[in-house]
Amino acid sequence: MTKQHTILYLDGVSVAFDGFKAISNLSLTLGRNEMRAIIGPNGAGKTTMMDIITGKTRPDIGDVYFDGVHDLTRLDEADIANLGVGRKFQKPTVFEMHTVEDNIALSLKSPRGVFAALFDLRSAEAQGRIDDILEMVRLSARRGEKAANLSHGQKQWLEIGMLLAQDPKLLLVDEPVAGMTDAETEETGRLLKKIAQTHSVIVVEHDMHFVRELDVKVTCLHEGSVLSEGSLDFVSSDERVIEVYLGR
Ligand SMILES: Nc1ncnc2c1ncn2[C@@H]1O[C@H](COP(=O)(O)OP(=O)(O)OP(=O)(O)O)[C@@H](O)[C@H]1O
Repeated sequence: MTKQHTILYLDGVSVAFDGFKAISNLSLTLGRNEMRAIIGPNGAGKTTMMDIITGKTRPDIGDVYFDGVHDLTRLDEADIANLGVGRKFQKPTVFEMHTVEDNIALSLKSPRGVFAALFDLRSAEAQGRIDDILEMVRLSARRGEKAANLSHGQKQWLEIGMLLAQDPKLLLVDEPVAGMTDAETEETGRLLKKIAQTHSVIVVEHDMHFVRELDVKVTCLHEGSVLSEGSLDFVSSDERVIEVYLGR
């Protein structure tokens, strides 16, 4: 895939911490409105890769481009977020004492800020966006409730909704189904697939049943670079992946 056609383009990226190469000559491309699952053993470099994309960690060498034109190695975290890269960490960090609806309102990409978001100075357009997002993450019925009262799975969905409210082009999602029930896991798969119809998504996940449900191209990282890439069937029958990650 040529750079112009990608939402994310990493080429020859390396970063070392105290001489230890956490990312080593990593090359990976993601198409627009593509969802990709990233798998790999502990320490493979998945988190460090996300840190590089979001500007938290600077690579020592290599190219990192967003949307074909933005050199992410020259931008800081705030610039990168503003360009449209949203990240969701594993642990949900919702505003527990605010309602579900206000959590979305507070996250809306809007120049009017927190005051307007909280004190009902919402435009019809903003309210429409909030309603759409609540519908998408299946929390319309809980909109007036404090976020603290949601189940773990619902908090994860709320946080995905808060991410959507920032209107990102690329979502980076770290282990979204850890700790979820089977039913919540299935629902999360449906939600991410819906989101991927209009956004690019990278999902880091260890749950292979969930990865199968996503039904997308898989990249297996190992020692900071790509070990194997392709369909889940292809990657999971790759001897090297079985050796270092899936086991026999
Ligand atoms: N700031 C840092 N300083 C030193 N070493 C680091 C730092 N960040 C990451 N590492 C090391 O780099 C390697 C890659 O770590 P990383 O967290 O990216 O792996 P991961 O694939 O996300 O693992 P996990 O599945 O356990 O989250 C690990 O060996 C880790 O100890």
